[in-house]
Amino acid sequence: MTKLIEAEGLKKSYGTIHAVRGIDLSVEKGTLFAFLGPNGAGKSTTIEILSAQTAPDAGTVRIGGHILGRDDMAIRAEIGIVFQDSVLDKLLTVRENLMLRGSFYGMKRSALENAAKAAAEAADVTDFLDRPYGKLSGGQRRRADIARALIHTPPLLFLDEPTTGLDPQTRRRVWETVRLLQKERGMTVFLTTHYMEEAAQADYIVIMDHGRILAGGTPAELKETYTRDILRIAPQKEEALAALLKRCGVRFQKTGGELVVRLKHTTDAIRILESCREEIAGFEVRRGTMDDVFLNITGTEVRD
Ligand SMILES: Nc1ncnc2c1ncn2[C@@H]1O[C@H](COP(=O)(O)OP(=O)(O)OP(=O)(O)O)[C@@H](O)[C@H]1O
Repeated sequence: MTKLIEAEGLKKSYGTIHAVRGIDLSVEKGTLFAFLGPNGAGKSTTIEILSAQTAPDAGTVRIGGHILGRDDMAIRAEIGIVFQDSVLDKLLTVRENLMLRGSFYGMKRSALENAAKAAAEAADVTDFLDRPYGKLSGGQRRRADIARALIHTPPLLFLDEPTTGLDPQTRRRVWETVRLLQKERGMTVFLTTHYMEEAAQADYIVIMDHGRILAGGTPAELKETYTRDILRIAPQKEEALAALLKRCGVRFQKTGGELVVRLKHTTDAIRILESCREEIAGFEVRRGTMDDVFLNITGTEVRD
């Protein structure tokens, strides 16, 4: 696979605040890349650097063969950005906002109209193209924000918390739009999110905190490394089951009337359950989740 983003040794400080403390990362072309971390971890600062909005104090970035600091105009032409806070004009319609944005790229009238139509279709905003942005719902606004970022058909899209603050149904709709862009249009999507069920669908995840990268991998790799599956057994008689497990050398904890075993491998559950079959009233095996991964790596719960 080809790497679209390659960054090495990035650093950025604001006075005494070391927002980014020397990070390396690379993003494969056409993938969905999730960038996670608690509030203040340095994610937005990294995106600002990668998208040529803020100059790093140190480090190098290559985006599609262009070098940051030398080819910034070319880099900006290759990327679309959706910021945490919208930058669209509330009084203008979605179409007018798109046309205005397109004019910054030097498009002529007919090219502008075609680009606005294509961006509107890609971001699923055609139904309300001629309504003022200020009159749209939260989810419609987010999709209009995405349409704006797509006006110059960039191959790379940065999304800084695209679904934060939206209700679950609207969140799903925005998320479907993002997935469609990546899967069917082959865009590379670089996103930050606080929703672990979204991150779990990414091709690759990087977790950062305090300006440093703490872990990276596919969702499956991260779960394998940073979580344990859990076997919860409801006993017939607690003491008898506890004695049996001890005799078999299985370590467990007692919680809420159940015996809980942390598994090294999911399939270890079979052997354990077989060995104490007659003492079991019920059981459940819970796979490690992305929430567990995040908690184990950063030591904090995911926060909105
Ligand atoms: N322009 C700035 N001036 C001063 N400090 C800044 C500036 N931008 C970011 N910071 C600080 O740098 C650190 C990293 O912030 P950043 O916004 O990159 O984190 P983040 O991971 O995106 O957080 P969030 O999830 O809350 O958006 C924070 O301590 C923040 O206060």
